[in-house]
Amino acid sequence: MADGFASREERAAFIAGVPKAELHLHIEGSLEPELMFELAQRNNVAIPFASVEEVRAAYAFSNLQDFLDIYYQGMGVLHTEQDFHDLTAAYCARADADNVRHIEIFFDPQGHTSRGVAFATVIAGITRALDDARTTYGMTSKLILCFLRHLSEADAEATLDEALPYLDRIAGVGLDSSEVGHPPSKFERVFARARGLGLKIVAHAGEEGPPAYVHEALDLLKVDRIDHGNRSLEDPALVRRLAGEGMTLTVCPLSNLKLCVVGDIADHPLKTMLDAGLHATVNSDDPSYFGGYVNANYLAVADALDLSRADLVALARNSFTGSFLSDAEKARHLAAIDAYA
Ligand code: HPA
Ligand SMILES: [Zn+2]
Repeated sequence: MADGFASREERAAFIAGVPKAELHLHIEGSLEPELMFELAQRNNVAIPFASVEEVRAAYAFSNLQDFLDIYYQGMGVLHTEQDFHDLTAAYCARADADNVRHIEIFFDPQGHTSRGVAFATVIAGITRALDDARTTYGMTSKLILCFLRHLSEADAEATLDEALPYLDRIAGVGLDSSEVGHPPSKFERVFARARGLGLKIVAHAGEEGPPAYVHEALDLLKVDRIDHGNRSLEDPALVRRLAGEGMTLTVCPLSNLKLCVVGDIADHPLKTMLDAGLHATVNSDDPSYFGGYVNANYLAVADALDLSRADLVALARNSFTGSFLSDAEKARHLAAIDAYA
């Protein structure tokens, strides 16, 4: 095995032990089938599944849109402040179990306000659980509001208006949902306004969309990070630019496998990205739908690509250097990782 691991178990133990940050996690995508059933019952919402097993069996996707259709249906069970709290608290417990010490999580307010759930309800439930996680686990967090790119820029503008009273709890804005046909350029003005408000900027780009969308995210949205970014590898000049700018990519191996962005985990480009000097990180995206939280994602690529101890340390370091923590907080986490290097 690469670089001094005597066995898979030893590599798994290393992954489990090293402190990590998660930078690409849709909180609605952490809704486990068991909680979906509990909330459906609590809120008297009908769901088209008879059992948890039936729900899991429905999680077979050929592409991003297949998944999104089920994802938006699943979040329909979320109604009250307590629901959003319970969802977020369950995720924080799973992250803590993986020794994830800092989280930067997405939420999709338009997926809720469009169903009549108030923005205030969503943010109150999520932030109460994040505050609890800080107390209980010492876990720090940032919240990122994602605009749904299949909707209009005017809808995104209205959502940013709704967020204005809560900017003390929102670190940044992002762009998610159906990528192809909805390029970053569609949202240039609303992202300019968000930047003017002092918000950090991220965008999903190059998951299914072409390298040109990654260029647009950089040039037009002026992103601080790229979410996914896989298809950047098709454009050598773009790879050189991303590496040169030290741009963080939030890569999601099990998501890529489940959404057929890669045909086989052994073909995942993570090692190629690291070797090209890209600042890649490993994240779970929508763990309940894609079959694993952070450590499962690290382990899947570590096994398939025979990642070395140095690779794994680089990934853990990248997760903090690419975060929106202060330099002092980053330094504290990096010092903790040094014990593993
Ligand atoms: O992986 C994703 N891609 C785009 N939109 C999303 N919304 C939740 N997960 C995703
Ligand atoms: Zn995502």
